[in-house]
Amino acid sequence: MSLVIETRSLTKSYGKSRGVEDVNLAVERGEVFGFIGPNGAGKSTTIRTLLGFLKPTSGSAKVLGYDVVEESREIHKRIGYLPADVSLYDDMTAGELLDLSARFHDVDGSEKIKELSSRLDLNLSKKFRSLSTGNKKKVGIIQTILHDPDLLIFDEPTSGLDPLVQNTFYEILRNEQGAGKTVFFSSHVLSEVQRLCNRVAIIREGRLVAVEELSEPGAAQYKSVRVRFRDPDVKPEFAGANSMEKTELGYKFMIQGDVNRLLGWLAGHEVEELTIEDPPLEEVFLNFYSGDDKTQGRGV
Ligand SMILES: Nc1ncnc2c1ncn2[C@@H]1O[C@H](COP(=O)(O)OP(=O)(O)OP(=O)(O)O)[C@@H](O)[C@H]1O
Repeated sequence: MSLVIETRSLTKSYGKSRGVEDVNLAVERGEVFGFIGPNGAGKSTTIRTLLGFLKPTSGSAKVLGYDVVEESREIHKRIGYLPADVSLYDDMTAGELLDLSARFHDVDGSEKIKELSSRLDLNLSKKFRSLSTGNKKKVGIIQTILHDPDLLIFDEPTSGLDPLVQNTFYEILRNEQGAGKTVFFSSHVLSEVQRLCNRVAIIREGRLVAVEELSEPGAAQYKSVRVRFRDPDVKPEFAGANSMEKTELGYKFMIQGDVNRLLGWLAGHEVEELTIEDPPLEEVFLNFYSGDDKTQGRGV
């Protein structure tokens, strides 16, 4: 069985309000699969349905070959899941909670707990209640991979983590992928999705709008640029600029690849204001990747 996650016309509505509609996903063994979209798009709803915490209104889904409605217990035994908000027994220390998880899964986790807590800089002797949001998330991350599951599902794993810890988390993910694990994670953060994923699904207003292959993770570095020149007659006629727009505050465009070429070009002009940042996810994927209707392609 090469499909680790498979949904068919998966639909979940919350009474009258939309959750997700007609979602078709196919995640293969060994992939790092990103699931991105704006707030309220339906990422958590999809994930919670895959775990059997929510019952589909219609359609179906399988995880590791098990039906999410009929066989969710089998799924829970075999996967690691990190919810968006980690809440565990407040009165236990981080170390006690992780020992408990290891015992629950009947594994000796002591070495792994020691190694991962030191890599993530987590103090195991503190009560869960007293930990910061980021440190609670670290407990959740260790708990997710402790029992060596074949599939890891993370709901916004890096929100609340500082940049150094985020990098450690990326290394941990790469190790897991190297060990043959499948990773499915939701995110708002374009740069991490580009760095880590083989494929990415974009969800918007409850519907999948694209599934894209990132053949070389990390290769496509898109940046959104806003620039205002001192001389209002100067135009950014820069060869690598895409999606150029003139705004009240100057020009806005996107570039792909090395920013140094742009900086070299800008150095020949008098710049009053400049910002270079990660563009909104949808803009990148819809402008650059989606020429045709990719929802008909592989995996959707
Ligand atoms: N328990 C609920 N009752 C009613 N509507 C809900 C419930 N949970 C989610 N929704 C609605 O379902 C839609 C999808 O929400 P969901 O939490 O899945 O989005 P998300 O992509 O995970 O968002 P975020 O990035 O903000 O976490 C939203 O319109 C939300 O308001």
